[in-house]
Amino acid sequence: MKKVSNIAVLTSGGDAPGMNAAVRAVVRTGIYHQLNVYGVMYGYRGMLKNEIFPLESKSVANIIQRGGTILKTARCKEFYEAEGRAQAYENLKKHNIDGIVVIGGDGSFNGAYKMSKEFDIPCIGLPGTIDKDIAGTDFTIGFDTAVNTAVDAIDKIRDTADAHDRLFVIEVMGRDAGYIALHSGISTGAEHIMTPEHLIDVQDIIEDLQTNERRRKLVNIIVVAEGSIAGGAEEVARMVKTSCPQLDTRVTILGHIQRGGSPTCQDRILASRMGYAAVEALLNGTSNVMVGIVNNKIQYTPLEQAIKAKEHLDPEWLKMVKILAS
Ligand SMILES: Nc1ncnc2c1ncn2[C@@H]1O[C@H](COP(=O)(O)OP(=O)(O)O)[C@@H](O)[C@H]1O
Ligand SMILES: O=P(O)(O)OC[C@H]1O[C@](O)(COP(=O)(O)O)[C@@H](O)[C@@H]1O
Ligand SMILES: [Mg+2]
Repeated sequence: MKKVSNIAVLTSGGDAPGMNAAVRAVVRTGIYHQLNVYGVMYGYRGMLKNEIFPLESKSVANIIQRGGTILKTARCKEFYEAEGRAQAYENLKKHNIDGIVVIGGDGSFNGAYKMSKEFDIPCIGLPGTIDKDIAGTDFTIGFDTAVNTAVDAIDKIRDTADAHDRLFVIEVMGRDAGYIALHSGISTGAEHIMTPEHLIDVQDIIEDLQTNERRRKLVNIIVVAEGSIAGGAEEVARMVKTSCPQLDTRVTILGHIQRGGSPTCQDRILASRMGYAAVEALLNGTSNVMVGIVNNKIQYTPLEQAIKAKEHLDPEWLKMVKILAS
């Protein structure tokens, strides 16, 4: 087993609240074990451009409560190509880096997996995405904060919807994943939830709205994930308006507000535990795994598996939505 001495940490892909808490945990745990810890700016783009800097304990002071990421993040086309990854590896060698912690989503893990195979450098992935669309973990860093931001916003919208007897179609984030829609929808009592995983026919919703009208349900909230099969909120609202012109319908797109803000306690703890476990894994000679939390215990999943497997929404939850909102 090769002993690691110099590790690098980076954040990649879409940012997520709690990434800073994870960076802090990696840096402080690394320093505790007498490792040199480097920060790579702007994800893989910074690796390619050699934007790699030593971090000290005080570099990560006062960040556990901050959204965004002090290391910045980016998406990097060149890293999809073997030449790009080779250039990035050359830069890592300049700093004698012998272990990497990548905080990001499935795309970032894909890049990490390829690099570790090509250059035999241990990589540990931490699931940092508001989408919660990664297998091998019950939660991802940022999901809890994002979903609570959505809940807070939808509650506010319901107040005004109630005052005017309106129907609101509210779009939440999730290009390929419906977890934010499902969790925020259930916890705000949404009448309908539309996700990328399940086809819900807008005609069925329209029928339901017409029935609701008969029994005088005056306020209706439809939560739509941006990648829902039937289309985004604008598209769904257009169809509803055409069939139900009598309903006073409005659209709200929550957008990037869901990616910012101070992480919740749950995200800070999750990120701290995962960052700590990532360094422990590198020290134990474990490589190319993702750190997950399953039943409140740290669990390591091979990166390859974490990338391939997809989390599936439980259809029972959707059935429950209908019953609880009826
Ligand atoms: N298949 C891949 N091969 C190599 N690198 C990849 C691959 N997929 C993604 N990446 C790298 O990871 C970055 C972040 O991926 P992306 O899918 O945008 O975000 P996320 O990690 O949040 O899912 C990409 O910009 C690219 O540099
Ligand atoms: O940063 P962009 O390009 O606006 O990305 C928006 C996408 O990023 C997310 O917020 C998070 O996705 P990733 O974690 O995979 O990057 C999605 O919900 C959303 O579709
Ligand atoms: Mg992704």
